[in-house]
Amino acid sequence: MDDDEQPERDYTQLELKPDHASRPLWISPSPDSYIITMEGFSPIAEQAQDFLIAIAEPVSRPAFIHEYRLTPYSLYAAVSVGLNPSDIIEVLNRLSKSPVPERVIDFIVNSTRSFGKIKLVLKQNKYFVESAYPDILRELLQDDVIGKARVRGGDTTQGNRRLEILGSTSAPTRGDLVIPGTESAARARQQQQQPQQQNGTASGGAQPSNPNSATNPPTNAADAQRETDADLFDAIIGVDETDEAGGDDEDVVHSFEIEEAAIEDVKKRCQEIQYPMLEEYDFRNDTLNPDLDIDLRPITHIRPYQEKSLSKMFGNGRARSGIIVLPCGAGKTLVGITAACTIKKSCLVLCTSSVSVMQWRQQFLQWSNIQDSQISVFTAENKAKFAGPVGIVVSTYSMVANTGKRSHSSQKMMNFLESREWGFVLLDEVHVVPAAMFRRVLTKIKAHSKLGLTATLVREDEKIDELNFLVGPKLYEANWMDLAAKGHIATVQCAEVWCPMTPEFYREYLREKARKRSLLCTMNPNKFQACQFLIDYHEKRGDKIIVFSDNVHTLEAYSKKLKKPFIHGQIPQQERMRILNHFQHNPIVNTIFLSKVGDTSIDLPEATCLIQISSHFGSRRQEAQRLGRILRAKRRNDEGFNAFFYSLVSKDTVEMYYSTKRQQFLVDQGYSFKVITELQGMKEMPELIFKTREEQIELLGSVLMLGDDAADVGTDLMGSEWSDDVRFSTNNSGSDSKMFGNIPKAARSAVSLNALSGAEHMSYSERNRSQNKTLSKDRHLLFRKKDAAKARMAKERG
Ligand SMILES: Nc1ncnc2c1ncn2[C@@H]1O[C@H](COP(=O)(O)OP(=O)(O)OP(=O)(O)O)[C@@H](O)[C@H]1O
Repeated sequence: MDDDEQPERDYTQLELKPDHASRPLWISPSPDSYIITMEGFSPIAEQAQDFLIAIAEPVSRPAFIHEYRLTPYSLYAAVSVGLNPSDIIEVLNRLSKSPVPERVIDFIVNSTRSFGKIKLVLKQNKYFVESAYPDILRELLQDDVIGKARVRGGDTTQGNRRLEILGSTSAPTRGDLVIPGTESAARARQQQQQPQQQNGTASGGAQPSNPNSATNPPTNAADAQRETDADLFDAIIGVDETDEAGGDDEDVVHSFEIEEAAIEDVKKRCQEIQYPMLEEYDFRNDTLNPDLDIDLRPITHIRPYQEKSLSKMFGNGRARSGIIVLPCGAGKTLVGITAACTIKKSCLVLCTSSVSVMQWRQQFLQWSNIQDSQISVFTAENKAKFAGPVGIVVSTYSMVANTGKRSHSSQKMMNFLESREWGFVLLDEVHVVPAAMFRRVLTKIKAHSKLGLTATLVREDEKIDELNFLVGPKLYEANWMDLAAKGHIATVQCAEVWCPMTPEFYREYLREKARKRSLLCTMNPNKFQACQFLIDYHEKRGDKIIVFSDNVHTLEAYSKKLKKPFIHGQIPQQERMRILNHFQHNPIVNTIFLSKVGDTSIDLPEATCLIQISSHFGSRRQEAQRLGRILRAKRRNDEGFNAFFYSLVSKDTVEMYYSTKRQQFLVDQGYSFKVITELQGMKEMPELIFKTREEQIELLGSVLMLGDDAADVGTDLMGSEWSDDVRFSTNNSGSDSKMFGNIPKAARSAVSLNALSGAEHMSYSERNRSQNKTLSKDRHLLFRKKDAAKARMAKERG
């Protein structure tokens, strides 16, 4: 939710339609806001949500009230997936409780006026800007950036070719496109077998299957009502599509060629002057690039949301470039593989690490009938080409984007990648790749279509917009809560456990600099104890637990003290596999400690509980990716099953600020973080570690003796050598209260551990800050001596 918009929201003056109660949308009346609020409890919420996802950016989607925002980008994406402005306005009006304000209509019309009119097309290794509107091409050529990029003599005009304007049903073969692995594919097979019995779906095989369609007869009045609503909704878009198909008479397309090196500048410029270019690939009519014999295995069935996301990509019979956003663990890999099986041309898959490269290759072999020799990998260790004229290469962004000197074999492989046209480029974890690296990749590789996959389209450096012209618009974004409710991902209970600092640790915390401060927070004896208690509690419940720590020193200290295995960047691959194997199959190994090497690319469906003891500043993406490790829990469909995600936070420290910031993305997806202020029974736990003051002081001594580099968190990346998230200043000259002033509001409620599983409720009280300050006065003798020694040394150094 946007704080800036809050005060202006006065809906009392809205002129409501007589039947407003049955309509789910509120359109903000404030003059410069394009916020739409949806009642998640409406009987037609599902359809309304599908529509809103197509036209607007989701801002926040908790259980009952969802918030979306119309932006030029979201409208660009809407136009790209085939909606036209009048459809958008009409459906919006139909779903809204009050008439759509004129300013919103103007915004939609103005933002989309020039959308969908020009395309970037790759033909025989040359790039063309194509349009059915010669005036627009003339206008573009008058632009400095675009005009300069034109290749003289490359202009063409093609007659008798029907240009598929967005929203039209003019693609002659549209109805033929069937995405493999879908219900539609099965239906198409059935229709072939019984042509006279079936009518088929109105909008072709690539359209999402409607759960309320005629194939599922309604069982009661509520279902019948829902079906009527759904039909009504479908009818609006359907009618308009037919209308437009009749009126679409653009038969001639004109184009001019542009230099390959200037593509990005041209795309960016077109975006700036409100003519965003569509990138579509008419792969079935591409006779120049050979077909790849690839299909999904007959046992592979893609899930409804996977089908829906793909229908946005292939909705008009061509492959549109863009981004699909699905929650962690929801099966993005299979979406990518299905897209490759639909396009059936040479395919390049780019991932963030060599571990992911091997996983992608293995998944291709598992889900599709691709031959082993047709899929090769390009990593530091392997540089093989596929056999034959067409195939798949899986590599990393850094291998392809590398600008340094290459080995002979690597250069040979690069020449191979650069010399050919790729039908399809799959971009995994698309949000983490720095724009500069993307640029290098996309200028080297000539691709007809691109699909970016991600779970978290957020970056702390706000560079997400660049993906719009580098890859394409967001085509689909799934709702995490919906997928959890349907059992595709696990339901998770999230909690923040507040661990008070011991007085000695807090005193040092107040005196030390930022780096040491973070170590004091993570090594806080009360956090150690909370971690021990939670591991014990969950192991007894039969859970498998992953403890995450970004800080490697902390990771080792905890795991050694608690006698559990650990994995970080320095642990050899073989040892890692051995530990992961034990975790999966050995009933004695129920807890492992993982550094950030486990944030992504580790598929452990056995894990049901996560405990986070230290994290990388305020990264919302990392928090979501970590949660993703348990969303794929095998046991997610067991009755009443919950996975657990705990963040251990040292109370009254900077960790609380970062924790709130990290949670924001998940809160916007509808997760609520409960606050546990006391773990009942912890202090009475037998063999509780760091129980005595002496033990705690000894621990403190060892932390203070550590060098500042022990506090580093950024050096443990394996394979992915960048970190996109901005580090928020931890400068300790600013007080914590200054930082707390900026905390985004997250949904928090206080509970005990039992209450988290629905048992009871507990309130909490916060210790006030002035009380904390008094603690700093009375320092332990040991540290007074250490301070005196430090001061002496500083004086000597002058
Ligand atoms: N249609 C399907 N049928 C059966 N299993 C599926 C299907 N889709 C996905 N899965 C399984 O779900 C799990 C998660 O899939 P995958 O690893 O592709 O998720 P992801 O979205 O890439 O996650 P992350 O973002 O965390 O990397 C895998 O074990 C995969 O085999």
